[in-house]
Amino acid sequence: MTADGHSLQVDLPTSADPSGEEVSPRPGVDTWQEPPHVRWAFTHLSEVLPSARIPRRGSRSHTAVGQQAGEVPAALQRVPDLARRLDETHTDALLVVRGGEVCAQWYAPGCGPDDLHLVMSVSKSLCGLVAGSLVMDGLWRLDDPVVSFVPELADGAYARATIGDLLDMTVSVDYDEDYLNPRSELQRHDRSAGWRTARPGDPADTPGFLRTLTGAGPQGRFQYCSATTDVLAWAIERATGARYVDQLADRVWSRLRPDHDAMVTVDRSGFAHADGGVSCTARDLARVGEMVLAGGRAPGGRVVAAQWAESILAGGDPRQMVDQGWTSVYPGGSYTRQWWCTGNRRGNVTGLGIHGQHLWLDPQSSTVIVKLSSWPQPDAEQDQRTQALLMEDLTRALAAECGADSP
Ligand SMILES: NCCCCCC(=O)NCCCCCC(=O)O
Repeated sequence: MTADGHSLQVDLPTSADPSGEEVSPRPGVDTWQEPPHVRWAFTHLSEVLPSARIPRRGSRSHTAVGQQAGEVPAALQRVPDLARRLDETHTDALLVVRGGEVCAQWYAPGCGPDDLHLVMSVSKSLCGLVAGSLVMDGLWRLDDPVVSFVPELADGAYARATIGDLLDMTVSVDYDEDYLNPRSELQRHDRSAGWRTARPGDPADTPGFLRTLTGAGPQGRFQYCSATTDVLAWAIERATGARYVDQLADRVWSRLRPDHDAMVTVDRSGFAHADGGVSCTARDLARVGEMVLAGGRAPGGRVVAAQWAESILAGGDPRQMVDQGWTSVYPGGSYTRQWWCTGNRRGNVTGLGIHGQHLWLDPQSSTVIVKLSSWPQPDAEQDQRTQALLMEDLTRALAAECGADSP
């Protein structure tokens, strides 16, 4: 425990730890996603996995830093029991931005405003924005067949899918998104992407893995499938003739005028882990949300068309959401363009990642809330519910404070 009562999940000692206490080993490729390494690994991922830089280029915006680590910001004091709830949900960073200003921020001991943090599947929402940028520039259309860009996929699950299907995850794939089962396709995918040690018979890289996937049933229903985002990134490379990481830098990241470069993990062939591998600071992630709330405009130029940003905020078709965990938390919820829509009365929309990552938008009060966390488990339903309640309480408290508290 630290002096202010926050438990540090991991504190990596050096091998020459003078205390003589048991030395916690540095996480390796097969342990970094597990306790007690989660917090350290999520804030140092480029020291564990091969990674590429997503350069910010151009001039940066400067972020004023007002909050001390561990202090509950004044603007959030009406949220019941906030300090305990931040600790309970393994929060590493909490940041609130409204009108271009940081109105509250909180960091766990050992984490700070300049630290990159893994955002897991919030990376997918970034990929969706790159795809939207290609639509804006006339490089593809939503009804274009995926195989017109990636003919290697003509015999598998994506044979009949369109770019729009990828964006809304309405492709049926034999793919078990089970984060903890070594026999799941998700873990085989991760091994091909270099997130775990490869086993005999595993494909050598992500494109090799994507080529093995077969279809599982009727199309047109939502199926959350991380592979589908990597297919989208592969198609982006083919449509532009450039690496996904460079497209992400040029079309999205650099236009946000972020304070820092971001990073993304890459496989043996250099293919970026578009579905979950991006790390960035909380403040820079909030700029993504600000851009969507601003109708696709960013300080360094337009990222997506206004209509694209409106579609994200409007949400997808809730009728496509069959038997999904998301709708047990948000009954009217949906998914579109690689973003989650709560369907709640405030119209909250979010990028979401396992282990507690949120890029939460409140259109009514033009507020962005970023919460970066290191839950020990990837996606326990109780953790999802606890965190969802916290995000809604934060939103209400902030909205009340700025007079935008319509229900
Ligand atoms: N390939 C490794 C990275 C996988 C990242 C997966 C992730 O962050 N998934 C988010 C799942 C959200 C599920 C929401 C729900 O159904 O309630």
